[in-house]
Amino acid sequence: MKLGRMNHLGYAVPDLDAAIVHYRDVMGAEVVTEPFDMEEQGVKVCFVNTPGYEGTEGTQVELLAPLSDASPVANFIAKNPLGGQHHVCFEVPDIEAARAEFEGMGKRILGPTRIGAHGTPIFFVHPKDMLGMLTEIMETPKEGAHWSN
Ligand SMILES: CC[C@@H](C(=O)O)C(=O)SCCNC(=O)CCNC(=O)[C@H](O)C(C)(C)COP(=O)(O)OP(=O)(O)OC[C@H]1O[C@@H](n2cnc3c(N)ncnc32)[C@H](O)[C@@H]1OP(=O)(O)O
Ligand SMILES: [Co+2]
Repeated sequence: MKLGRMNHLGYAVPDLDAAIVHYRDVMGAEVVTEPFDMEEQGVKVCFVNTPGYEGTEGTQVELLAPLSDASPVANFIAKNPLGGQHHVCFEVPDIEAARAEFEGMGKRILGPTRIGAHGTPIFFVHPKDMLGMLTEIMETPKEGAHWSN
């Protein structure tokens, strides 16, 4: 498996604006996108980066709020009303090769490969097959991120 760096942590929240204020004003994060809707994924999204220090890199956090009760994060928020860690996203060099490898290991892939918020293909692996962690696999952007807003 060619599995690369962690791209982002997905953090489901009930109130996106309040979460942005928290990350910006309490955690010192940089808000790197305006909040935007990804209708086809059922979520409203905002990316924030922790700042890093003394030459270290910060970390990207994807704040996610449900757009409707049919959203894939709606049940999660119902069970975790304060919000919480929803998924982790790792990069790979070749999304189709990665998908074939996960399928070959008998891991349940959730839905089709689709274009994610960074403009590259993604798929999700079921948390019950990943030690309880919903896992997003994302092809590395070729030239930085292409935000979907
Ligand atoms: C912004 C775009 C994109 C990007 O580019 O970054 C995104 O990140 S979109 C993020 C949102 N999209 C998704 O999450 C798509 C994949 N998710 C799903 O298909 C579903 O959410 C799910 C994982 C199948 C869960 O569906 P749900 O209807 O909520 O099922 P259950 O509530 O019945 O859960 C079954 C079982 O799994 C446990 N569970 C559910 N979600 C998680 C989670 N996030 N992390 C860990 N475990 C989770 C849940 O507790 C149930 O367990 P049991 O109670 O033991 O049965
Ligand atoms: Co994500």
